[in-house]
Formats: sequence, structure tokens, C-alpha cells
Amino acid sequence: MDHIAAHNQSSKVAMPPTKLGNTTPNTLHQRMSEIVPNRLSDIRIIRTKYGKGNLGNVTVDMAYGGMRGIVGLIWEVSLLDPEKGITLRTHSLPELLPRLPRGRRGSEPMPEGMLWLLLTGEVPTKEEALGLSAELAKRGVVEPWIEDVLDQCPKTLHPMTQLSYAVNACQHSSKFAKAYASGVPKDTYWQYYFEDCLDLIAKLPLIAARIYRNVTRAEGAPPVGRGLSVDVSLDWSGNFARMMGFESDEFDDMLRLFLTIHCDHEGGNVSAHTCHVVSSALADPYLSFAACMNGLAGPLHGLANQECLLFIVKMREELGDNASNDQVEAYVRAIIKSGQVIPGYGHAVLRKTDPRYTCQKEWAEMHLPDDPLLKLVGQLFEVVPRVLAEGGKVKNPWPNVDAASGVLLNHYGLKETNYYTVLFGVSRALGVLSGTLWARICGLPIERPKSLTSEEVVRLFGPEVSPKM
Ligand SMILES: CC(=O)SCCNC(=O)CCNC(=O)[C@H](O)C(C)(C)COP(=O)(O)OP(=O)(O)OC[C@H]1O[C@@H](n2cnc3c(N)ncnc32)[C@H](O)[C@@H]1OP(=O)(O)O
Ligand SMILES: O=C([O-])CC(=O)C(=O)O
Repeated sequence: MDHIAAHNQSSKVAMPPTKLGNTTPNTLHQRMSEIVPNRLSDIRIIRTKYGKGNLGNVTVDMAYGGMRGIVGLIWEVSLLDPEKGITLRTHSLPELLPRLPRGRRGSEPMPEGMLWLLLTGEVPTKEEALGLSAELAKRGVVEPWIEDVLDQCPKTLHPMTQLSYAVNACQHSSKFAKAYASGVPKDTYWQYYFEDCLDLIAKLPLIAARIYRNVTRAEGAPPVGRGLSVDVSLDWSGNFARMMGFESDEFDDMLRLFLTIHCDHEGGNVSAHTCHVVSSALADPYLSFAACMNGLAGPLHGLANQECLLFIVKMREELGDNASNDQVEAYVRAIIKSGQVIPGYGHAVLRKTDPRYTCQKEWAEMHLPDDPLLKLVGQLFEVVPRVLAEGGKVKNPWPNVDAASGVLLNHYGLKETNYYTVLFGVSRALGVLSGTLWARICGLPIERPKSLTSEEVVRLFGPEVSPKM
């Protein structure tokens, strides 16, 4: 896009950092304030030059088929290639992970670096990532009544329901909702959205750790109560681990990796798209993200990581530790025959092994080579793709991100499978809030695709069928 770069040379206008109330401008905000006008000018040029470009035909099957293959969204922060997997601001995971900054402790990237990249398009320096880490630690405060609400939840309420409940409650402190109600101009919306997004990301470890501590407490023990707080000397992920009660450096690193790689998968997946559509009505980031979490909690989407570990554990109980591949295959066939899916396998867009699976499998092979569940993950990889590919019905027989994550968490003592999707959700906040913030920066309108009834399909294409409904 040389013409765009050239245009930028002549039109570079640095927007002054905006102070909102008592909020001190921060480095990420300053960088975004410089980037936003240039990017908006790029987009104006793109729309002028290519606005009438055709993105493809839509068939009736596509409309009945979950809109698979329809390109109908702009999502600035990531793009999914069916063969190569996710690219985050054009970087593939294997290329990006070694380049993202490490913190003061640990050897895995800080998720803060990923957030910076998603928002700015630039890999941050270590200082920038540490600055963002400190800023998140400062913003990490949850209103006491929301802590009380969580403490009132029955232990048996699914952790994802508790997460959605708490995030909705945090809407009470939305700066965007307040600013919108006061009638601020449209081109300043994103500034308030930015504030809410950072506040929400900062609050999530506190909320999620409280949920973990509450659902894992001993029978009869009191809930967490007041006093859970972030340590400003720790990074976002380190704080999360510590507040959950995990103390090991290796767990911290595993969590950093988990939170970094689960962040985003372009705009059309259920969680990102939900956030996008809810936010397009100018619902604030809290309401949009809570809705997004409800989508992530579905078993065909994020909950598959819970389902996947349960599947592996149950298979181990039935087959023991020395099962042959033939036994694993017979087990898998029986599950498919009973009409259930094999969790962790298949994908709506990917057509090859998910690089996020590979990355977690490599971590596991290095850090927990003798874990008996890891052996089963390997056997499933040898068996399932071949079985699923038979008959040609399943479009992608290869493993997705959820096929290996539970084994890692379980190995380090995080055994509560119904909590796994909360970790996914905390990570997903980085991506969906970045993508959604960029939608507000671009001023994208309320989303409203057209729908049809089956009678209308018949009317459009011919009278030979007449649905009796
Ligand atoms: C973070 C994520 O969201 S990654 C995905 C996590 N989800 C899972 O791992 C659950 C298991 N996988 C699945 O259910 C699917 O592969 C999905 C939901 C991920 C993708 O769904 P689709 O795009 O509809 O897949 P596809 O077009 O290949 O499906 C065709 C058929 O194969 C079946 N199929 C797809 N994957 C599997 C699987 N892992 N096991 C058994 N059957 C499967 C579908 O259920 C569908 O059957 P149907 O025609 O009888 O309804
Ligand atoms: O892309 C999808 O549809 C599902 C997925 O893997 C994700 O959201 O991480």
C-alpha cells in the first residue's frame, strides 16, 4: 500500500493526548493517539479506491449454513488463514512469540505485549510492555459490592455464568456509557471506549481469580471476602496466577503463554462477532464483553477446552494408561457413532492443524513429557483426523486450540475443568476488546444484515417447492 504510506507522509497529524477526568495519559494511549488519525486516513483512501469491490456471492446454502464463507466484517486486529492459522496484525504465532517482550520474570511473553500489538499494530519494546503492565495493575480495582455479589454466588453456578454476571455488573462504572449520556461528540467516543477497555482488562484477573477461589473453596469455608488485590510489581498474568493461589514460576509461564495465544481469531468467531455486534449498537465494552463471554461458554466454541479434558480423562478411566491406538480408535468411533462430537477437533475455517495447538503441544513435550494425559493427546492426534476424514463430512479433521490446553492446566494442578473457559475468556478480552475498540475508532455503524424466511427463498428462486409451515 505504497500510495497509503505516501499519503501518510503528507498528512501525519499527531492528535494531542486527551485527559479524561483525572486519568493520566499513558504511553499506549499516546501511541494510539498518533496512530489513529493516520489509520483513519488510510481507511478513507481504501474505501474511496476499493469501496465498490466485490467480496463474493452469497448463496442460499451459505445463509442456511451459518454464513460460512461470507465476508461481511471488518476486523482490524487479526486475520485467519485456513492453512496457516491466525495472523495477529500480520504476524503468525510462531514468528511473533519469540519477538514479544518478556517481563521481569519468566521466559514466556507477557500478554500485555500482545495487547499493545493488537491495538497499535506494533510489537512493543520491553519498556512499553512493562509500562502497560504497571498501568493495568493500577487500574485493577473492582467495586466492593461486585466482590460481594460474586461471593454470594453458589459454588455450583458455572464459572462462565459468574464471569458474565460480574462483567455486566462492572458496567456500573462505564466511562463510555456516562460520556455518551452526556452527549460527547462522536469522534471522541473511542477515547472513552479505550478507557473502559483498559479498565475491564485490568479488572478481569481480580474477577476471575475471585471466581476460582470461590468455586474451589472447601465445603463450609467462607468465600474470598474483601481484600483480594493486585500487586503493582507483578505483570497482569503473574497477578492473576498469584490471586488464584498458584505460586510456581512454571505455572506463571504456562499461564502467560495460554493468555497470549488464546487472545484473538479474527472477527467472525462467535465470541468476537458477538462483541462486535453488541458494541455496534454503542453498548459499552462491559455489556459487549459480557455478551461475548456468553457465546464463548458454548460447547462448540470456548467451552470445548473443558469438554476436551473431560473427554480425555474419561477415556483414560475406561482404557487405562497403556491403551493401544486401536483401542483409542474404537473409543473414538463409538463416541462419533453415538452422535457426539470429538471435542478439540474440527474447525469452521481452519483446514490444517491449529498452530495454537502445536504451540501448546510443544510446551507440554518440553515441560511435562511424562504426563499420562499428554500421551493420550498424542494418540488422539494419530487416530482422530483419519477417523473424522472418513466419509468426507467433516471439513477439517485436525486438532484446534482446545485439544491440548486442558492437559497443561491439569498438569499444574488447575483441575477444575469447568473453570477452563474463564481463562480462555480472560485472554479473549485482549483480542475482542481491541477489535471492538478499532470498530469504534473507525466509526463503524450499527450491524444489521438482512435475513430471509424460507417462503421468501422459494419466492425468489422458483415455485416448485412450497413449504408448509
Ligand atoms: C475455540 C474454538 O471455538 S475452536 C472449536 C472448538 N469446538 C470443538 O472442538 C467442538 C468439536 N468440533 C465441532 O463441533 C466442529 O468442528 C466445529 C463447531 C468447531 C465447526 O463446525 P462446522 O464448521 O459446522 O464443521 P463442519 O462443516 O466440518 O461440520 C460438518 C459435520 O461434521 C461434524 N463434525 C465436525 N467436527 C466434528 C468433530 N470434532 N467430531 C465429530 N463430528 C464433527 C459436524 O458436527 C457436522 O455434522 P452434521 O452435518 O451432522 O451436522
Ligand atoms: O475461529 C473460530 O471460529 C473459533 C476459534 O478457533 C476461536 O475463536 O479461537
